[in-house]
Amino acid sequence: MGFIEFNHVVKSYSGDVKVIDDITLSIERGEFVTIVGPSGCGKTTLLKMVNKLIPISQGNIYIDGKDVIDWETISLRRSIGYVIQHIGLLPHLNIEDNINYVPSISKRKSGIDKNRAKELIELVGLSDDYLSRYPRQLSGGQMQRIGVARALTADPEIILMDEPFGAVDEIARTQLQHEIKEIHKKLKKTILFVTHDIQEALKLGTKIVLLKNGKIEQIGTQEELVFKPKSEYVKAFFGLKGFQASLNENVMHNVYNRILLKQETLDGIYRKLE
Ligand SMILES: Nc1ncnc2c1ncn2[C@@H]1O[C@H](COP(=O)(O)OP(=O)(O)OP(=O)(O)O)[C@@H](O)[C@H]1O
Repeated sequence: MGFIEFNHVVKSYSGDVKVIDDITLSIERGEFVTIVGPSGCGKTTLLKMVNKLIPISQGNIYIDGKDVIDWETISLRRSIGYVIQHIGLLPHLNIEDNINYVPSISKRKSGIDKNRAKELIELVGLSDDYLSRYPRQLSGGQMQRIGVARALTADPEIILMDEPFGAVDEIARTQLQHEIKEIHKKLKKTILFVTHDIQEALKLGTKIVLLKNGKIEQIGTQEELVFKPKSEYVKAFFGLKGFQASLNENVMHNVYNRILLKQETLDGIYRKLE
């Protein structure tokens, strides 16, 4: 059994419509799983069932062998980091207190390591001068960094991220992607990361899950999804962007770097790969 295991998971909000339709998925400890797919395919729903923000209609999700149903909700949420697009820092608390907020409400105030916030803020690429600032004094990208730091405070094994970099500009987004990749390498957390950005999904995921209408259309590595698409849908979904992301990541040999990417070329490449 994987560290996080989805077993025939179904979610219906109302009536017979299955927003998540029989998903079975096994995630190993330390994997960085990106969940990608068109708007409304069920990405957020899938993620929120892991920390019980949304109840499961049928099936089970196991974390470390234990059904989430059997986890006490609050302790489950405290043991899973959660980062969303607008992270909602508390405006009246400075950054240090925002980072320490969860341990402080867990009545472990005395147990808060003074150096922890400093360590975390540096880990997310900011200097400790920011600890005494207030949220209004930070840019969008900096706030998202604090969101990541806050999610790491309690040293959770799992981090759920829902479009965490969706609202920041392109440059900050690229930097944040780099930071999170480094953090994953260093801390070896298990990360589930929802995005609708194809390049982000391919760049970050050690495993990528493509969802379509609540079902897994294909799951695999960057190379598998881009170069061995299982359906026309997968091909069309990743398309040129998929190739570009792969080239940027130097997954392919240099020869591909010399290919001028046009749709005709892409079709030719698929034919050669078949
Ligand atoms: N609370 C709810 N009640 C009823 N339907 C809902 C609810 N939340 C989501 N849905 C529906 O479930 C489907 C999946 O939504 P979800 O937010 O999981 O998709 P998503 O892939 O994350 O979309 P996006 O990329 O647009 O954020 C959508 O059709 C949505 O309208």
